[in-house]
Amino acid sequence: MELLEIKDLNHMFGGLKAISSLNINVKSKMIYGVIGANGAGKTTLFNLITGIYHPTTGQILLDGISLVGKQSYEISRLGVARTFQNLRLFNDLTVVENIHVGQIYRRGLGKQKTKNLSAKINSLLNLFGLDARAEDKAGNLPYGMQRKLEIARALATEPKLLLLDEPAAGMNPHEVQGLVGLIKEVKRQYSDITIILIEHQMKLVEGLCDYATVMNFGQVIANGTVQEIQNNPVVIKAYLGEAEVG
Ligand SMILES: Nc1ncnc2c1ncn2[C@@H]1O[C@H](COP(=O)(O)OP(=O)(O)OP(=O)(O)O)[C@@H](O)[C@H]1O
Repeated sequence: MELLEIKDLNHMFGGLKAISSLNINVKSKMIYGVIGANGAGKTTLFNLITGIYHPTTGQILLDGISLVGKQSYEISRLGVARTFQNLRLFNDLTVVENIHVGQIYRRGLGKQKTKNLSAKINSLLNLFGLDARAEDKAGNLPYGMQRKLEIARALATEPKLLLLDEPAAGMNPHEVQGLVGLIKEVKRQYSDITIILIEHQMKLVEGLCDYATVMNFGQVIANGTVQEIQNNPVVIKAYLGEAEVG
């Protein structure tokens, strides 16, 4: 069953067509990759799904419900969470407080069963290896931990759909390997969740994604399994380059 259906989506920034006649279907419980060169329109796509921008034309359906025209907080409460390419943590709040903000964002203030929520915070701290830093300010964490905290905060909103915008950006190969294992563990523990990840690093896409879409200049140029994409001549020409495919 499709969780997310994007139909004939277009988005203009003035005279620039950032998203052009885009169609994507994401089945429930998949890990889905969106790849493409700088400026291909990947982050704009996430911004359209999450209501930061409203598309010029086209449809975005989550479980059959239209997201177009809705505000970001409404889309969050329908079950969409995201991380950002450039981290957007609350640096002066602690790790626990950052995760708690995610919970509040989903439920609203005053509707919380505190006991239940702190059990969930503890399980997220444990999953992301952040226990020992729980009371540290987010801004004082090493970069790799800050990236993990962003994912933990997004999960705290209890999403059906988690959008990860270049989760491995700025990480060294060892950290990327760790992140692959972590995302697999997230998927194991939250088996109903669907993940879309934007990524430049084929290693990460290879290690994680069931299916992927390649974008170029706002358009889809290929869909398929990672192997199909790596062997697709159009993709090789437009984006990957022979060195990366080999
Ligand atoms: N707010 C904006 N105003 C005007 N143009 C924008 C805006 N946001 C993005 N663009 C343009 O839209 C196009 C798509 O940008 P986008 O950031 O979505 O690409 P991307 O695939 O995410 O690239 P990157 O990998 O570099 O993040 C680019 O040409 C970019 O310059």
